[in-house]
Amino acid sequence: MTPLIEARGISKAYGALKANDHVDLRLNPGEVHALIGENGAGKSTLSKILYGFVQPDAGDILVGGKPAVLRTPRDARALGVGMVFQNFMLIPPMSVLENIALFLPDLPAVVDRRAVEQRVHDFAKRFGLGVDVHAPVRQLSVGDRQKVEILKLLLARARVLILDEPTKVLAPHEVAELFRVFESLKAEGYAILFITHKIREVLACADRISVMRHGAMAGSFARGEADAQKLVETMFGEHAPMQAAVASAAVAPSTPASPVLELRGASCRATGSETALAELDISVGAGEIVGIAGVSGSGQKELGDLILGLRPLASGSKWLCGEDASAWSIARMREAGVAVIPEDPLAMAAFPGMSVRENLALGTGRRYWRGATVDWPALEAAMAKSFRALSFPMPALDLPLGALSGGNVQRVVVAREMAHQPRLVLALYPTRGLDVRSAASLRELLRSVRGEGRAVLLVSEDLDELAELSDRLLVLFAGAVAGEFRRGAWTAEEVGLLMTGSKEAAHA
Ligand SMILES: Nc1ncnc2c1ncn2[C@@H]1O[C@H](COP(=O)(O)OP(=O)(O)OP(=O)(O)O)[C@@H](O)[C@H]1O
Repeated sequence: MTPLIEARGISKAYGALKANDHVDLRLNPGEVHALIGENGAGKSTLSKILYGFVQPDAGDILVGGKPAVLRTPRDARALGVGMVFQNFMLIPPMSVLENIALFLPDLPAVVDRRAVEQRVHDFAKRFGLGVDVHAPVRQLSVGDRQKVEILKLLLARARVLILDEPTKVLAPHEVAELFRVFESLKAEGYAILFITHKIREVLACADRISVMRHGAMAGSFARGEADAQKLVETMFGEHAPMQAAVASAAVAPSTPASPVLELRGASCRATGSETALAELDISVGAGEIVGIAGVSGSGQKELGDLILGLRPLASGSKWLCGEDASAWSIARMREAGVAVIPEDPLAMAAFPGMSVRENLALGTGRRYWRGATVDWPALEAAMAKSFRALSFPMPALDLPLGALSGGNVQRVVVAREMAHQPRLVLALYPTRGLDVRSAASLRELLRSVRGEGRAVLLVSEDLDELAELSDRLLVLFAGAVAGEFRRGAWTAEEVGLLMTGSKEAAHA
């Protein structure tokens, strides 16, 4: 079978670092091809090369069996290759239809809206990608935005769809929906390159699985030849400790002591597309992990902002270790020992243009200031210790943070935030973008934070992660607590219904 697209001997170096090292990859029609590998293995680099976004130093790309020169994404699109990036490329105030129309390769001077709309409807129906085409994109859920991105590519006549960690931001039911879209695309001969860190997803939907390691292709397997153990070993090496990638047994917590964080009837108003928070009563005790489940946009970000002091309370109060912290600024909250792993580190807690070292210093307050200068050796020593505790490799400190892979940026923020024995860890989707081993180390660390009598508020859409870690689970829906459960007293189905507002509030 002639592959729709093929990479032969692709190499790309950044200085001494070989991001891609003689990589081969074939994407056949009617195939979901998963691309996996640890953080920084070179997956995004390869996919950007296939999309003409990054130029390789050596190697060939063949499209439909013919050598192709992809100098820009426009060249790739003209040959039927499309890509959905981790950060969607949509224009929020414009409607779905306008976003799609703007991307059409043969965009005429005057767009026949009716004809475009008809085509969008046809594609949406064929592939299960229904969205309200007249809604402004900013009003859409993350899952619907992703559908728009896929529709854009299909209408632009892409036959190869590259999706860089598309499930990272999706709730479980949206992941299932995306896999159904994959099925219908496959049936019509499209090829999908699916980048992910979740082995379970790979085993659920891929026909072929290629594994990258240190920039090279470490193995490629048909689905029937692969299992979780084999994939993890190929990703991390023969002697990868499997238990690191697999949930370790949950430790029953001792009875939580005094509350570290308390929200009492906390409400806050919303503007624009934000979610208002309604009368939240949430407490997180010392030695306790409280999980917050919810589909994105249910108020998680607003809750994080409220706790951090980035958003004022409209009514109710907020307490930290028994002190009324309702009016505290973020600086004061952090000084008091609140660490945060934010939802979107690059937007909220890190600067891509600054070096890794400077980013590590951010948010550490005046801890490392000695007079008018920063004590860099002390800072570096503390951070190196934190990286070690997490078993994360320490990145080159002089690199601009923006040159790191997505997962490595997440590792930097996590290591920085965990470096100073926080009293409360506010962890918003903390393992998003982390490879299985890094995610397991982080979960282990959160458990040890609990074991040391500190507190964790864990916001996640990953029900397995929540089940593994949470001593209590709260479900957030439309800015209110829709249900509260003790460890082990909930099922995924029950929580799923509450998350989507399909069931009335429950308390166990
Ligand atoms: N523009 C750049 N400048 C310098 N180094 C870069 C650049 N782009 C990528 N790299 C490096 O290349 C390596 C591979 O990065 P890449 O983003 O391809 O990894 P990845 O497998 O997608 O990782 P992740 O799972 O963390 O997203 C990383 O070490 C990264 O720091």
